[in-house]
Amino acid sequence: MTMAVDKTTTDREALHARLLEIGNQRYHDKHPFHVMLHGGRASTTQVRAWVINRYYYQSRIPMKDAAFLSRCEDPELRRAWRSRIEDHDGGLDEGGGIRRWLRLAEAVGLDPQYVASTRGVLSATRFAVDAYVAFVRERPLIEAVASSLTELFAPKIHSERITGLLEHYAFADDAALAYFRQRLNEAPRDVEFGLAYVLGHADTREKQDAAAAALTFKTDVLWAQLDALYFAYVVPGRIPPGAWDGREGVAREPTAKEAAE
Ligand SMILES: O=C(O)c1cc(C(=O)O)c2c(n1)C(=O)C(=O)c1cc(C(=O)O)[nH]c1-2
Repeated sequence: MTMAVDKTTTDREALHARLLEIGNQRYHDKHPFHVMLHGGRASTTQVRAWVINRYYYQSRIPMKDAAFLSRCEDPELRRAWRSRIEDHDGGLDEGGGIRRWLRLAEAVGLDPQYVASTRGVLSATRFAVDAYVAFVRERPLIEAVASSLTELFAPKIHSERITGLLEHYAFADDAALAYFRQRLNEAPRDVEFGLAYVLGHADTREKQDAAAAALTFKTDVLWAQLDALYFAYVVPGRIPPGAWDGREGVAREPTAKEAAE
């Protein structure tokens, strides 16, 4: 007796496996800058450069989600998506993820106003992040959702980061790292919805390929930011003109413990 195989189920499973494999191969947890950062081998200046540049990514996430919402005709989809903006922007008084990121900036000895100004952000960081916002604004909705699915892999990197930073850096404590702990609560909900949406809507080979390509594009957006950071702040003498010089916006000198790290 031959068993009838539900083609839709196998297609969904195959696409799911394909998306996971893209993360396995290409997610930025494997980038040498992250390996250095999480292993305690980043200098105070390198940690600060990462906080300054990564702020730009954080600042654009709610803008890309607003661009996404502005294109959704389906109220169900808007209702499910809008919590992403609330996560990052938060309420009028308490703020959200962006404010938590600025607490991290303060903890590493930076003036949060300088970080929020985005002066000194590497041009390559801007180009990569702006390309993500444009992608979500312009591409079919299924690709826009698929591009958010790097978050499938984010809880693992956030856990590794919390452990690594607490172990190796004097600035790290629960208040400084609140951003990452909070994401551990938020990301699984977002990704559960996003994954179900993509698997449910990718009903042709073309759409499956487009979803995989969107996720691949997004891994490039993340990887390119770290390449730029590595070249500017790890390779000696390579800070590009106009980028943070290691001094502007510094609110305090490294403590003796930090200087010894
Ligand atoms: O620390 C990280 O490595 C990391 C990665 C990603 C990601 O995979 O895009 C996000 C985040 N963090 C994050 O904190 C976050 O809020 C977030 C939103 C999104 C998105 O594409 O909508 N990605 C990410």
